[in-house]
Amino acid sequence: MLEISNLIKRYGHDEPVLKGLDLSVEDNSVVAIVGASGAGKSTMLRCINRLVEPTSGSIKLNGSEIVTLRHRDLRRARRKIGMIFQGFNLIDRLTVMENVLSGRLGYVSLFQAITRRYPAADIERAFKLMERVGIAQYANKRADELSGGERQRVGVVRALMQEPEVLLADEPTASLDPRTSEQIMVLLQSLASELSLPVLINIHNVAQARAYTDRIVGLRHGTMIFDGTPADFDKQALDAIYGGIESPEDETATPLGGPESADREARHDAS
Ligand SMILES: Nc1ncnc2c1ncn2[C@@H]1O[C@H](COP(=O)(O)OP(=O)(O)OP(=O)(O)O)[C@@H](O)[C@H]1O
Repeated sequence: MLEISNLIKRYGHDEPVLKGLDLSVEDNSVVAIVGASGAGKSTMLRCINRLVEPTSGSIKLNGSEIVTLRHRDLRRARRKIGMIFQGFNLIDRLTVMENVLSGRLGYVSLFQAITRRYPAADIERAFKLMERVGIAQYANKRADELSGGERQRVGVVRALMQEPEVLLADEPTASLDPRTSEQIMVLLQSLASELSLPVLINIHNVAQARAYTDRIVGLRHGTMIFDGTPADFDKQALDAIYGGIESPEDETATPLGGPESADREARHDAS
């Protein structure tokens, strides 16, 4: 379980960009974080893995405080936090397997990492996970030979190799076509329940947030102004979050309450 309490982040002497956020996410739960550009979504996610230093507040992962950790303890905590990126963040010239195994870097010695002598158990786990997400056949291909959707699956498996206790995804579908995006969202949803993980997804595409997550959190100017189920996420919530700003809902042309048939189809095809 992830528990964020009174999280404040101020860059320099500017106004805080996170103004006292409180958010608890249970294992198995997939939460979409939505909000206009600049609302603080990425900052929030980056505070959780301490890529950004919180100004104050508490972030607990399964009861352990993250905000006060330093040095070795911070490195240990970070390996429990899997991160999935919009641009995949793969090393192109390495194979899929090598990219996947880099998820173990927090666990193996420097010597093992440099000489790529990963334990047999890691390689076995890598194959199992690659099979699970449908990329095992690409294990020896260079990462840059894969399509966007396949690359994002590599990113997902790399994160899972960390044996994470939480998954954070920062716009994981923004570089993908709509169909592939749906498949990645379905995958994240399935993995949350299979592995009993809390999953937080920053996402601009409101229709996908509504279709593929259990809960939507809406930020506006660093304050949480909506926290509810997709069914509760109505036009009023949308207007409050994007108020006057053109919302990504318009891009999808999906009526509120309506993406279920596409959802069913994608679930059927993607898992
Ligand atoms: N390193 C930084 N230094 C100073 N200000 C920053 C820094 N990173 C982000 N900000 C500011 O913090 C605010 C929130 O940014 P953040 O990237 O968290 O928003 P976001 O909701 O993720 O936006 P987007 O959807 O465009 O990615 C913005 O006003 C941004 O300019």
